[in-house]
Amino acid sequence: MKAVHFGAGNIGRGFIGLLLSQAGYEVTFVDVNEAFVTQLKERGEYPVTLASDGQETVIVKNVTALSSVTHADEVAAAIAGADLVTTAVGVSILKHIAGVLADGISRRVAVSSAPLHVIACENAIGGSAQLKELVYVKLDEAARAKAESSVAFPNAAVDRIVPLQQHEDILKVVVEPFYEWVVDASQMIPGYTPVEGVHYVDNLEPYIERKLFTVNTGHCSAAYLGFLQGYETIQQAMEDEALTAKVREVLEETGAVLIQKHGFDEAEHSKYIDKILERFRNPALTDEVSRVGRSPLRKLSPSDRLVSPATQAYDRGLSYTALTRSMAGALLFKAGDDPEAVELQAVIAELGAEAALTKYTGLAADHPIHQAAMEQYAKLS
Ligand SMILES: NC(=O)c1ccc[n+]([C@@H]2O[C@H](COP(=O)([O-])OP(=O)(O)OC[C@H]3O[C@@H](n4cnc5c(N)ncnc54)[C@H](O)[C@@H]3O)[C@@H](O)[C@H]2O)c1
Ligand SMILES: O=P(O)(O)OC[C@@H](O)[C@@H](O)[C@H](O)[C@H](O)CO
Repeated sequence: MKAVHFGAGNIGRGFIGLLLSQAGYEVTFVDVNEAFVTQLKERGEYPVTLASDGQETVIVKNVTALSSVTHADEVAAAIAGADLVTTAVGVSILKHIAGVLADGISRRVAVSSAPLHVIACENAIGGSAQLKELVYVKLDEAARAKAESSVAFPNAAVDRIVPLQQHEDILKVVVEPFYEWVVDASQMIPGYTPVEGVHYVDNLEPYIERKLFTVNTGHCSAAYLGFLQGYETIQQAMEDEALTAKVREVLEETGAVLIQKHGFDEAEHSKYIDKILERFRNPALTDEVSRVGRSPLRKLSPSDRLVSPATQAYDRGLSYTALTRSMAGALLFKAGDDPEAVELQAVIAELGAEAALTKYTGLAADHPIHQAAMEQYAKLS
């Protein structure tokens, strides 16, 4: 079985590539980073170390790589012959891989009706659906018609904390032991062969919302509040009890929405929150605030981890104050090496925080969530 995986970065090597290789796939990574591509191609393997007491290292075998910059034709050929395509490039990069993916799908459907699944493993609601849209506009009518029956884009939720890596071996990756990969089975082609280690569910929404609005909402809250306190890592921030209490408050707000909306058991969800906070604290990891807070514009967007649960809380008459504190934290995330943070600060300097918040969240200035976020902004500033 053959898989093509876009993005040989942290989660790509540390989770998706590892799991697919262990499930028996030959994995071809596709990346723009020539150093990753050269090394993966030359060595055909790389090490993954679990950040736990034993520090167990697994060697991921049966891998190779192609550059999407210099070998686009070979990438399309690999897609044409693959059983599975996965991505972990960042949701804003999906538009850059859509062209070569469309080329590969066109070549494939011209000669074969064998099923192909394309799964975006990004932190977003409907990541694969977004990718499908980007790809479909590049297919001609005939290819699109054939793709409708043999190519599926099931949405997914992926969870494993993989920090930035700095090792002598550039392929080495240290990951937390926990992982979860949930795929929407209702969007798979019937008769599909399950990938060992993937959890297939008929309704993804509760899973993706629980993950994004707990792990990622809590994570960015720790990052933004931690940044304001001068902490460099999530682990340092989570040692601060007052800060952790604020992160928990946020998760209680998102939890109330999730419990009401999806019927989660309250006690079970409370344990889930405890476990997430414990994962953030993992002393065997060093996870930088700059990574976890990265791309504040994406994180402030309407369907992402802050605004979506806040609007859902508002619609249900539930509390959203702690969430607005995290939004205000995002407005104050002045990370000079993050292009989105730089853009956000420039827009705030030009138009003011109130207008910037409206521009990126879509919330009108007189919306109660917007007003609450501005109050928090004034306090945090
Ligand atoms: N790191 C985590 O803990 C984690 C966990 C779950 C989900 N995610 C999600 O996975 C995605 C990737 O995150 P990451 O932390 O691995 O980031 P990363 O920066 O480590 O990896 C992204 C990789 O994509 C490559 N890339 C960029 N443009 C490309 C292109 N046009 N074609 C092919 N490759 C390209 C980059 O060179 C890089 O190697 C994001 O959507 C993130 O939200 C990350
Ligand atoms: O990748 P982002 O920028 O969407 O979010 C940063 C972290 O919260 C994220 O990468 C987590 O580590 C991951 O989602 C855990 O599963």
